[in-house]
Amino acid sequence: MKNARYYSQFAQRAMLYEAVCHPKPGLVDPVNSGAHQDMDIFTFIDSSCSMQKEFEDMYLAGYQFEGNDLNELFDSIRPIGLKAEKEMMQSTHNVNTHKGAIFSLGIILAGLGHLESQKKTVTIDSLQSVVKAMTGHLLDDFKGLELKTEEALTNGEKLYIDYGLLGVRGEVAQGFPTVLNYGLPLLEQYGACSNESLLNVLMLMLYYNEDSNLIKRAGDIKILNWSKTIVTRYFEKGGSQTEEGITYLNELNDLFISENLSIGGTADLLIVTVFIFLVTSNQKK
Ligand SMILES: CC(C)(COP(=O)(O)OP(=O)(O)OC[C@H]1O[C@@H](n2cnc3c(N)ncnc32)[C@H](O[C@H]2O[C@H](COP(=O)(O)OP(=O)(O)OP(=O)(O)O)[C@@H](O)[C@H]2O)[C@@H]1O)[C@@H](O)C(=O)NCCC(=O)NCCS
Ligand SMILES: Nc1ncnc2[nH]cnc12
Repeated sequence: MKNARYYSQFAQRAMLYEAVCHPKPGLVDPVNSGAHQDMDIFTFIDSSCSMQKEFEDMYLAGYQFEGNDLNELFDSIRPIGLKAEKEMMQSTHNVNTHKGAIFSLGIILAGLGHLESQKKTVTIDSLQSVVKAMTGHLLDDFKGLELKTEEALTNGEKLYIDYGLLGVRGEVAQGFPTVLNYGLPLLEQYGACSNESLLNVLMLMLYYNEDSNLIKRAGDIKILNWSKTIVTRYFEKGGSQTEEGITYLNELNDLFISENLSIGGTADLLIVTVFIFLVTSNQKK
């Protein structure tokens, strides 16, 4: 049997792999902080190392779950997720580095624990099924938002009210379509995590993702059309395998900094992609 530590260290590695990847438009990397003046690479190292205990607890919650309705498993891990968010915020002096990543990784870890306890093989399909079964009522989060004050609403909730966007909850409740249909197949083609492969996976997912961080920073949902055009141009230039592609990423980083734009939600999806890749590619070992 694989154990909680075995899986949680993949989660930590996935967060660190994403953080060190360079150059990323608007995001923190080891060379600069992108459009995030309040964080740097050390903030990301601290954050990535702050929530190991909660990740293990989420896996164990899944492993020990004995009910039939997996929505109850999800409900049982929400307090652990909140504790992980608290640990993260303490480690970063109150900057949000990994909120979306904690949410997604936590749910997958609980799902992995459940699959292991049921002696089910961990595959992309079994993982997607268990995540969907756990999060069947996740979108109920959006019910009753009108009762919240403006200040109490999260950015994701505001975007749901204004545009019907589902944000990170939609990605999870639909079983990670952006990750499993686009990010992971591309990473599997490369067969390994490298700076080159991860940059291309990030940019490909940017094309498909409705990144609530990007929309908030731009203050305009039309930014999603623009993000598609920059991804297309990036791959036309040959992506991370060409000097032209890398030069373009550096130019985009400058532009994102000057316009205060970021793709934090897509960075979180890169973390999820790397995590699932590490889990599934190490299954047979
Ligand atoms: C469900 C929750 C995660 C809350 O979600 P909600 O959407 O309501 O709240 P947000 O505060 O908007 O956070 C969502 C985070 O998810 C990331 N994200 C955004 N879009 C997507 C997407 N399409 N797919 C996947 N992930 C996405 C995003 O994270 C990145 O953005 C960070 C910075 O964002 P922000 O704090 O807004 O800050 P800045 O613009 O940089 O700052 P300012 O300039 O404004 O100061 C970045 O670092 C990335 O991490 C969003 O942040 C949830 O909180 C919840 O329910 N939690 C309870 C715990 C729980 O239930 N857990 C379940 C078990 S683990
Ligand atoms: N490298 C990064 N920079 C900014 N926000 C992020 N969220 C996740 N990874 C990030």
